[in-house]
Amino acid sequence: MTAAASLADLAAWQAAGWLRPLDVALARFLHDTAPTAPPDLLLAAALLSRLESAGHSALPLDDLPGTAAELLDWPAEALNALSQALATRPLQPQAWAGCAAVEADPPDDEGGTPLVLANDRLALRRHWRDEGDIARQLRARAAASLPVDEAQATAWLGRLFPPRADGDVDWQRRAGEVALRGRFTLVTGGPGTGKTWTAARLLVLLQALRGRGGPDGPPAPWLRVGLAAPTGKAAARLKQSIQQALQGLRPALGPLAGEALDPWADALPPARTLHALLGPRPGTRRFRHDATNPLPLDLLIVDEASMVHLALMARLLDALPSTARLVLLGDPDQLASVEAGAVLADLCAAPVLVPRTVALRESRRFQGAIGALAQAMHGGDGAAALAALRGDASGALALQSPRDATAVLPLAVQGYRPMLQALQGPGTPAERARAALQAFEAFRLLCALREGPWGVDGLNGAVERALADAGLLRRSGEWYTGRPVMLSRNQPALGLFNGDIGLVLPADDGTPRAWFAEGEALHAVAVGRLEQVQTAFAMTVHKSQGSEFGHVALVLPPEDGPLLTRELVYTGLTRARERFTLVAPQPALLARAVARRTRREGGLRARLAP
Ligand SMILES: Nc1ncnc2c1ncn2[C@@H]1O[C@H](COP(=O)(O)OP(=O)(O)OP(=O)(O)O)[C@@H](O)[C@H]1O
Repeated sequence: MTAAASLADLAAWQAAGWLRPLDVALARFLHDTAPTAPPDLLLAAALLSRLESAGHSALPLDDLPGTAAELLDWPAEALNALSQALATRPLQPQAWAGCAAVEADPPDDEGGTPLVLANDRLALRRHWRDEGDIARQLRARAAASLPVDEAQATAWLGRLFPPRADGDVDWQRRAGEVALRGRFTLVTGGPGTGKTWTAARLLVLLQALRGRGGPDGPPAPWLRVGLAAPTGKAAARLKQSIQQALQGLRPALGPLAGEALDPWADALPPARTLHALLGPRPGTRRFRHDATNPLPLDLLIVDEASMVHLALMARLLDALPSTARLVLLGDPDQLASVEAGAVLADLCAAPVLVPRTVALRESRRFQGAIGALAQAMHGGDGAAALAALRGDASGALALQSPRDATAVLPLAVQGYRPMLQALQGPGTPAERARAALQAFEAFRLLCALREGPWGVDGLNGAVERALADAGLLRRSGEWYTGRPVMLSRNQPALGLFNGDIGLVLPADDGTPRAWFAEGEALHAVAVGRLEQVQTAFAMTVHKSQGSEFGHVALVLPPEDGPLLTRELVYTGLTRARERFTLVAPQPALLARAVARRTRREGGLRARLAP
């Protein structure tokens, strides 16, 4: 079999829609630049590229096409074609040595081949490098053991984390102890388990124990603190929760602090997206802050760490001074990042980070029906999840099993009515936009899929029509009043990032603007300046990460598929504060989804192994 035959197969698979043009282009590029690249390697490279688009950072070589069946949403026909191709061209990685396209077990992260072969996996060099960087940085941080004034530490820990009435281990206090003694702390837990409550106390603790400018000198300057999250929404929520927690602490701190912490708490910086923090350089993958221009920080708290992908984590660790403390907060049971990597889940599985990890398990927000459903999903118990949905008497949970996706439209009309009415209400455009943005948080339609009548694309169109039919909006062109728009790329010059959501409403002069909330602040952006947006009446569960809504309606498709996972339904459910409606034409699919764990292939776990 020849390289030409492999390329012909790949071209046919692209034509069938099983591969993207980019996947085939990688194989062609390898063939052009390394003509000795064997045919089976070309095949593997195209598959690796395809897997990369689904979030994996490596292709396991030992069980193809079994892996493809599990990891790719491929029809049986595609899997058959792959089996046949592999029958004539079995993967023989041992024969790839010497080919200029791939390097096996590179001694370090240098080297120029586009592909790397290690631990029976094929990876893109850049992912391999990022994984190596992350592992190296975290090992160094985890090994650091910082001196602590024990008497002061005990006093402050006691103040910030009073003993529990039930005498159980206080894991939140434990997080304080870990953060004090080292440069890396990972606090994990589901929604409402008190991660940000804990983070606020870590802030105070570290400020209070920041030391002195000499043995008898004055207190050292306040720590330079950074607060960040992967999305603007999550960053705004982090700042708000930290401020709330600090407010709650003030009465206890005032008389005890010796020196006032209040001015420092008042001067906390705004929470930023990780991109904004690092300072993007347009047109490159690089950032203004890196190892040569580190972030001017002593302490960085990053929330929603499950959404941080490999490359971003690598750049973040690179840009953080080695002397700074890093605190990551996140829920490893939520969906992994859209881009390649499952960094948080990998960190949670790394023995070397166990001493630096604290898992919070007690949900303080979800105690009712939503909490019970979350618990059933988390435990993988599909029958209990369905029973919780069907048997709920509190009104917090509902199950709809319609045959037709249009059955969700009445729910959407009801859910979005207050937002659209707020836009048409009295007041200045800014006042109306503010009220509407707030009302928009009360309900959201979340989908498992992007395409089709049960997906975001189909439902956005259908909801628009239903709202127009109900007299709630007039679809006059692209930028009609009331259109919710979500950015699908970063626009740092506007202070807006991928995933940010705004509402369209004309300004005083009648020109349409998209209004975005950033904490208390409101931005009105001329719609012509928005580069890539999509309507957001319905959004994918992936895009909803880091947000919360009063009532969530989660729409599952009628057919099963590898995308329907426990992480997906759990993430969708836990976006709901008060009510959750599952719209599932086949309710049994919920049980299937709950039983299916997301599998992300990558090399970070191996790089973090002892
Ligand atoms: N030890 C505690 N004592 C009293 N209240 C607490 C404690 N820990 C957390 N809380 C309260 O529980 C609620 C949830 O806490 P928090 O917002 O910190 O959770 P979270 O894990 O950050 O949630 P999410 O991931 O959804 O942001 C808050 O109202 C917080 O004030």
